[in-house]
Parts: sequence; C-alpha cells; structure tokens
Amino acid sequence: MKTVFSYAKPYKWLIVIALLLMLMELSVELIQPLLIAKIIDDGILAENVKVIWTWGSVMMALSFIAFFAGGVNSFFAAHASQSFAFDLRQALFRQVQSFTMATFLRFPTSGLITRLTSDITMVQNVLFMGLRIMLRAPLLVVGSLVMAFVVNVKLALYLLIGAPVLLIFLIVMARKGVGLFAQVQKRLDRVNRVIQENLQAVRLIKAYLRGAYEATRFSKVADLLRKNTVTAMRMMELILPVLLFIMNASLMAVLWFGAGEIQSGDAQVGELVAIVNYALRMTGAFSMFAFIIVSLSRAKASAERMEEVLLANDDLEDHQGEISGMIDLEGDLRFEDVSFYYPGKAEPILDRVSFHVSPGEKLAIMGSTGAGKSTLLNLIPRIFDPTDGEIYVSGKEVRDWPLKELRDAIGLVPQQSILFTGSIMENLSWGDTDAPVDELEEAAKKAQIHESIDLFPKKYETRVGQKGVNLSGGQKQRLSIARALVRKPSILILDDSTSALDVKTETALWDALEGERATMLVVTQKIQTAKGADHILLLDEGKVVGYGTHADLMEQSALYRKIAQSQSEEEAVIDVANHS
Ligand SMILES: Nc1ncnc2c1ncn2[C@@H]1O[C@H](COP(=O)(O)OP(=O)(O)OP(=O)(O)O)[C@@H](O)[C@H]1O
Repeated sequence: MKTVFSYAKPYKWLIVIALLLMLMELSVELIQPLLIAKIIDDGILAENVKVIWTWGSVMMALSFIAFFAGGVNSFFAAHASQSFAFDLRQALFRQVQSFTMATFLRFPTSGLITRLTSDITMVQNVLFMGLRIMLRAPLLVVGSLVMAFVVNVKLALYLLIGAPVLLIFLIVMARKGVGLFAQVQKRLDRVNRVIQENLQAVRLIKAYLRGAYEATRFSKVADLLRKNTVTAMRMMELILPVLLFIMNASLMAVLWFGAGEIQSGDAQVGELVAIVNYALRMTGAFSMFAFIIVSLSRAKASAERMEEVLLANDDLEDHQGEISGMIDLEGDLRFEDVSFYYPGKAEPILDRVSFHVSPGEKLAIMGSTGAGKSTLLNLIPRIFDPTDGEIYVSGKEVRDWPLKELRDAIGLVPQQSILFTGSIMENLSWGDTDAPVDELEEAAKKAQIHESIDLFPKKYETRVGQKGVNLSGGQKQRLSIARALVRKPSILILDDSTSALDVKTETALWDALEGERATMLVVTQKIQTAKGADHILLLDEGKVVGYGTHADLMEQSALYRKIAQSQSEEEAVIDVANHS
C-alpha cells in the first residue's frame, strides 16, 4: 500500500485542502443538532421568537458554508485522485517496460493489463471517495458521539452499548474482504486472458469453427468471476443489517432511558432530541461503512497487486561505466561455452555453445524446432543473460557494454512479425526515430518491400494494423526487416524472418543485403539460404553438432545431409508437379 500511495505525495496540498474543506462541512453537520436543541429549549419551549430567528439564521448561513465547502472539496478531490492515477499508471507502465524477460514471464500478460486498468481505477476511486465520504463517515460517527457527550453525558453513554461488538465485527469483515477481493481480481485476470487470446486468434477460431467451444471456455471463467464476486458481495452485504440492528438497539436504549431522565429532570427535551439526531446521523454514517469496507478491501487487494509489479526486482545489471569504445560497424561476435536454462527449468536449452562470427560475416543457424535457435539469438541483445559462459561483441563481454550501446547496435527481426497500429512510415521509423525519410525508403527497397508499398494508394502513409490494411505474412516479414535495417545495425539478426518469402524475392533480398556493413545471423530452415552464408551452425537439443560451410557440413554431418536430402526430394516433387 505504501509504495502505491506514495504516488499521491506530489498532490499532498490538494489532499490537505480537500480534507480541510471536508472537515468544515462535517463541523457544520455536527453543530446543527446542537442548534436545533437550542432553538427547541430556548426558543420554542421558552416562546422566544428572537432566539428562533437568530439561531435559525445561523443555521442557514452554516448550511450555505457547508454547501460551498462540499463543492470545492469535490473539485480538489477529483483533481488529486485523477493526477495520482495518471502518475501511478505511468510508473507501472515504465516499470513493466523496464522488466527483464525473466521478470516479465513471472506475470501473465492479462494480469498486467488488469493491474494497469481495473486495479488503478480501484485505488483512484478510493482516494476520491476517501476525500469525499469515506473519511467523513467515521469522523461523523466519532464527532456525533463526542457532541452527544457534550449535550448530555448520561444519555450519550447509552449510545455506546453496542460499540465493542460493532468494532470487532467491522475488523473481522474488513480482513475477510481483502482476501475475497484479491481472489476476485485474480478471476478478472483470467477473464481478461481468455478475451485477449480470443481477440488475437479470431481468424483461427473461425477457421476451426471453435466459436462455441471458446464461448463455453469464456462462460466458465466468467462464471468463476461471478461466483467469487457474489460470495464477496454477499459477505459484505451482511455488514449493513448488522450495523443497523446494533445502532437501532442503541437508539431504543437512548429513548427508553431518555424518557426517564426527562421525567426526573436530569435531561431536557431539546437534549434528547439532539442526541437522537446525533444517533440518527451515526446510523446514517454507519450505513456507509459497508460500502467503505468493500471499497477499501478492493483497493487494498489492488494496491498489493500493483506493488508486486512496482517492487519486482530486476536482475539485469546495466553496465553504467564509461564507454571505452564503440561497437564496430561490423560487430565481431563470439560465444564461449554459453549455457542457458529458462528460469525455474532443470534442463539446459543451450549447452556449452561456442562459435565465432568475424566482422561482416553471415552465419546461418539451422536446427530442428525447439533446438534453441531463438533462445541463442535472444542472448545477444541481453533479452536474457546466459546462465554460464560469455558472449563477446566487438571484443567486450555483452554485460560490460552499456545496455543502450549494445542494443542500439543490434537489429533484431523476430520470428513473428510484429507491427504497430499506424502508418507504414511510422512503423519503419520505429526502428530509428531520427532516420530521414530517404533512409526509410532505402531500407524498404533493400528489404524488397518498396514496390509493394508503392502499389498502395496512400503508399508510405498507408495504415497498418487494426483499422488499416492487412499485410500478407511475407509483406509483414519484409517490413520488419526494413525496420531493422533502418537502425543501421552492426549485428543484424534474422530469426527465420524470410520463411514466407518466395525464392525469387528471397534471392533479391540476400543480394541487396550483400552490401550491408553488418555481421549477420540468420536462422533458417532452408538449405538454399544456408548455402549463401559464410558459415553454418547446426544446433541439436541446445548443442552445437556442426559448424562450417555447406560443403564442410555435407561431408561431416549426417544430420545436415539428411536435411539437405529431404529438401532436394521436396524440390524434385515440386519440379515434377510443375512439369506434369
Ligand atoms: N519462456 C520459456 N520458458 C521455458 N521454456 C522455453 C521458453 N521459451 C522457449 N522455451 C523452450 O526452449 C526450447 C527452445 O526454444 P527456441 O524457441 O529457442 O527454439 P527454436 O530452435 O527457435 O525453435 P523453432 O525453430 O521452433 O522456433 C523449446 O523447447 C521451448 O519449449
């Protein structure tokens, strides 16, 4: 809670002013029964019209002040709570962005989305309501009690009859509430996860006719959310009747014993009326308690979930020392005995991998699916750090480069092309926001996507992503490659990013990349692509099982020969099909 609410600190003066205004409003409310008592005892019963007019006017003036204070309080409360939520959302977003992959994988995406949306709204509402009514209700209870004692101690004591039971009951309910609402937020995470998966996979779901199946899956998680929320709310709904029962019993005691006190002359009618008035105000305030406990419980659960994110320890150390050199234009890359385990896994995904790529060389990486190719590539820009061994870029261990320097020098094209909503131009300049337009077009030409873009009516201003044109798989791959080229990387990493290209386009792409001053790592399944590389690294179950040129591997590696043979058979079948 502390970390989350520390984001309200910059608005402490707004909060203080809002609280003072709220106290002003509250004081007026508390003084009013006292004035009523005075009007009854000294005005009505004493038949003194002047007293009635004087105190009546004071009451009116005070009501106006309370009205004004309430209005301004709302203004400050809204401003403080909205600004607090804005800052908190920014902080959470930045924190999630700064996560290492290892930390990121600890939180399901849907959970992060819920934290950034519904959880923040929950604490924002609590701050707003806190400044408006939540604090006001308990203060009204305490204030009314104090005022009741000021009016008549004996009568006020009857109001306290139910206090201990009430207090214990409220504490128990508040504790239960936090646990129940934490569960509700978890269920909401799961609902969000199913929604997210469904929206992403909408085409697949249609193609597999899995709409009904997914609807059932959604019903199940939505039903769990409903059940948990109902349980929590039912528990909370107990609060109001119990509170009212206790308060009404206390009120009965006041009236019962109050009548006796008036008859014996120990109390006046006006005093009894004032105390009943305070008791009614306390009851009214208590009726807010159910709502307050629900809101506080939800906000506490939400704050704890956000705190998990804000306090998540990031273990990726950024070398902040002096930059003693720049990564060369064509980065030299060396893996020395690199092993890697995914967090919490017992089996290594990479097992003592060593190889060297000289500046400007092109290394093709091959291996069966799951061999560890993508994992290996992710270690270069330090998406993960190796568990053992070292990786050197331009002669320096990757952990010794400042992270920005290292990542600036790398152009990574992931296996799945990811584009952002916006124009083609915006997607290209995402690679380097300072790159001039002609460089963006140059990159597009090299990536063999310029001609396709030219055919769109709006050319580079064509919108992609949601509500924009849907690019084909191959177009997306080429756009992703162009985006990486815009960075003018020293090391260009293509993770199976040409799989959707036809042979002609791919050949043109490799020809265009020939002139690029970059060391290249290319994951590929195609022997044809590997043949064009200076060296080929063959991975199997995380181990290097072959390294050399195409000719070397044809000679040394049975696995490579098998892949080559299967692909030449495939080509033969295609040839036959084409000629028949
Ligand atoms: N985040 C993760 N946590 C645990 N295991 C993972 C994670 N990501 C990948 N793996 C496992 O690591 C192994 C290697 O995965 P990787 O993606 O590196 O393989 P790959 O050779 O690129 O495969 P493909 O050619 O199919 O893309 C796989 O067995 C995969 O299940």
